[in-house]
Amino acid sequence: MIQVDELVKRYRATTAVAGLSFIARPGRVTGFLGPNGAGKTTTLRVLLGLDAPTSGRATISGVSFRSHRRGLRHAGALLDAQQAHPGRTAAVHLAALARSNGLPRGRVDEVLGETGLTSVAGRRVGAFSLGMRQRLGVATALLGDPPVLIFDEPVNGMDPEGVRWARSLFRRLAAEGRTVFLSSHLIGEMAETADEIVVIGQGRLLAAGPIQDLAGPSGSLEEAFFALTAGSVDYRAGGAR
Ligand SMILES: Nc1ncnc2c1ncn2[C@@H]1O[C@H](COP(=O)(O)OP(=O)(O)OP(=O)(O)O)[C@@H](O)[C@H]1O
Repeated sequence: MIQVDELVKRYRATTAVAGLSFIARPGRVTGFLGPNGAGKTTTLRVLLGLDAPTSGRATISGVSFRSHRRGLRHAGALLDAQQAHPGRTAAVHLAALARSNGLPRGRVDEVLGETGLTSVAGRRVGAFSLGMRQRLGVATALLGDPPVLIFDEPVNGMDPEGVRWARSLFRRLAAEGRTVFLSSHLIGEMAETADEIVVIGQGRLLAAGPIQDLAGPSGSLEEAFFALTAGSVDYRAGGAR
């Protein structure tokens, strides 16, 4: 379970997250939506202990990520597909992470197989396409077989086959009882994949609940998203507000 409670994060004059609370539950794919600058990445960074909150709490399975010793066994995340060192092969990258997290070496081959990267395991990450790097990021998140998985724009750069694969992977991970938390701008993709949606704007919660409830009678999540965020879009083309 992911729990965000009255979370505030300020960077000098900017309030990136302004008292945000929501829950993402086990067995569900929860989509995290919001316009540019809404505070999604900041929330994920605090959740993963990469930034400290100004106030409030963000916990994974009841504890802050930093205070958890089990690292990749506790939660897996794909935040930035460029994280792996370009000079390392995919297998070496994953093996190093497995070693430092006390995970069995056999997990490396398993996650390479799961993400379709077995045939390129010996290739340097620097030669990978964006879609392949995304798959490697997913492989990294899965390495510790964690109960909570967090993905930021996971299908960015993936081809249609990759998008379909990722969608079924997320659904299966949730069916196994894991908490799957997906941040993305791709509303259509969310409509296909998510059970629950959390929508934020200007660092605040705008709506949260089952996707059918949010989409309303029209069934269009996109329409619902535009209606919800109409007052909190910071960056709009053409200068109109
Ligand atoms: N390190 C930082 N220093 C100063 N301001 C920051 C920092 N990180 C984020 N911000 C600001 O906080 C606000 C929220 O940014 P954030 O990246 O969390 O939004 P987002 O919802 O992920 O946006 P996008 O959809 O464009 O990725 C923005 O106004 C951003 O400029």
